Amino acid sequence: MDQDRRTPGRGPAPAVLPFDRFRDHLFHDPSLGLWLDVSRIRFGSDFFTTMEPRIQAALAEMAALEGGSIANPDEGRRVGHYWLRAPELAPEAALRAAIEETNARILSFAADVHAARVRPERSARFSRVLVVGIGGSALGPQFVASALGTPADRMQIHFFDNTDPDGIDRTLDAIGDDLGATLAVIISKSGGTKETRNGMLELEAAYRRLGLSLGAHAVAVTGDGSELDRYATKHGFLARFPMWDWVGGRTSELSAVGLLPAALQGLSIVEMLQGARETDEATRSKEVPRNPAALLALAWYSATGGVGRKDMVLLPYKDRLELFSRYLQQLVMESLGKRLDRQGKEVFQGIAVYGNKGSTDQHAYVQQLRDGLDNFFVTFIEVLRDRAPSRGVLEVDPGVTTGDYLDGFLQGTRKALTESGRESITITIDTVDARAVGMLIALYERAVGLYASLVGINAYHQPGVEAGKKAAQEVLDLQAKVLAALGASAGRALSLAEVAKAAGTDDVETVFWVLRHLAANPERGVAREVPQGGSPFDATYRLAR
Ligand SMILES: O=P(O)(O)OC[C@H]1O[C@H](O)[C@H](O)[C@@H](O)[C@@H]1O
Repeated sequence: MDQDRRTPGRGPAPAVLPFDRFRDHLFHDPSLGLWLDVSRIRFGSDFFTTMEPRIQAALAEMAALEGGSIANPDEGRRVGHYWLRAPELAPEAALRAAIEETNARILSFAADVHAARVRPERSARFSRVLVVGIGGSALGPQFVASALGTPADRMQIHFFDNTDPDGIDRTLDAIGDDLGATLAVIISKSGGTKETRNGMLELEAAYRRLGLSLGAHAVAVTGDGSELDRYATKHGFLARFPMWDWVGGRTSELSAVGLLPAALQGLSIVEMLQGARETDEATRSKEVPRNPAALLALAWYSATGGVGRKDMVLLPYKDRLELFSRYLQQLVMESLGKRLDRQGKEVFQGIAVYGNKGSTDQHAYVQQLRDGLDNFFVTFIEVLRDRAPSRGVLEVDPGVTTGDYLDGFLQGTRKALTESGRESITITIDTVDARAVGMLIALYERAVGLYASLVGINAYHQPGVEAGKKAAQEVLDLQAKVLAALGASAGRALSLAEVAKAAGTDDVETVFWVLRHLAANPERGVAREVPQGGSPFDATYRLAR
């Protein structure tokens, strides 16, 4: 039997879709400036009726979550990112006051920095921002900076989003002589993430080389009392902004995590919050055809069978939205990628997300989308406004502009995919501005939450990410023993097996990896010698200093 026919309300692949289907399913909200077309997902005519009780249950769960229920029971936490843009909805007056006070403080701090009332140790004013963070503490600010940033911004922004020393050096080189005029924004909800801590220590060393202190150039965004919070207090950071336990990292862009960097850049955080707030209002609707987040969640359900059978390929035809798919990778995959459902049954859920931008990606992998494995659905994002009107019109062919080409390529690819039976969704927005960015973030936050309810999983925890961190710590602990073993050998070269034995481990493979890495970095002082004609496993190692 055709796999698609096993999914409730699943329709056949029509060769040519009638205009009526497009017209009947097209969502449009003129005040939001949002269109959503799900007509090229192959749901059958009874799909929405069949799913109605389940989507109503999902909407009811979402209403309870917004009302302050413990929506993340595993961590015993409430889920409050919707309150960030509607503080009056916060279940307690103290929470509302905390949100309002923080947003006001972000604006006044940014104004003080811009007016040089808050100044660096030696330079006249701060001219650059360096965000140090990872995951939810970097992806949102990176997406927003790339969507809205211009060379005319109040401050240019840079990122340390990894513990890659070469990446850190490259960013410091880009900042160059301006490091003394750079404001570091260290972001970590938990305050204990090693990549972020390492980036901060590298930065501290870089300031020190200039005779400057990190504290006089840094602010922290973190949970109250965290390791980072204590460090910031001890080292006299310029300011500290809160990160609350009821805001998840992947839904934190509209908290201080995203608002502070954006405000420092000079972007309109008020408009971003407004776009999200209005989208939240629209996506609370119980009328599914009027609710774009419910339509999206149901379209995903139809396309993936509710079991992640298909990947989500994001194709915004707009350079400014190129990082949206990277941002959504965390939001969607960390929220939906779960082994267990809420009853504890093994389900191995998830939807894989990838994509960059059109038409660029048409010249990379669209060949496979059109002709190869049918294991995906595309989400096109169309932006109606081509460019700032002040830039004028250039015809590259008679009556045709570069923007017409971009739109033509989007429509052409959408059509070509339909012809080969591939499914797609299209989101259309007017323009990429702060309001639209807030809208897109809020739209996907809610769609992910509703989809998680439809498939019965907790979208707000991430039990799987700890395993890799723990295993990494074990490698570093073993490395210390390896170095101690080499140090104790009094300059005598040791074989791999001898090092492992002296380090007290049977895990020879990890010892091999550790030694290979150390020996490749001469400044670490581990010399490696491979005998003539021998294999890498015959190498011996000793401390070279
Ligand atoms: O903000 P932090 O506490 O430093 O966390 C950064 C990231 O770390 C973990 O890997 C989590 O899975 C992410 O959800 C989080 O965004």
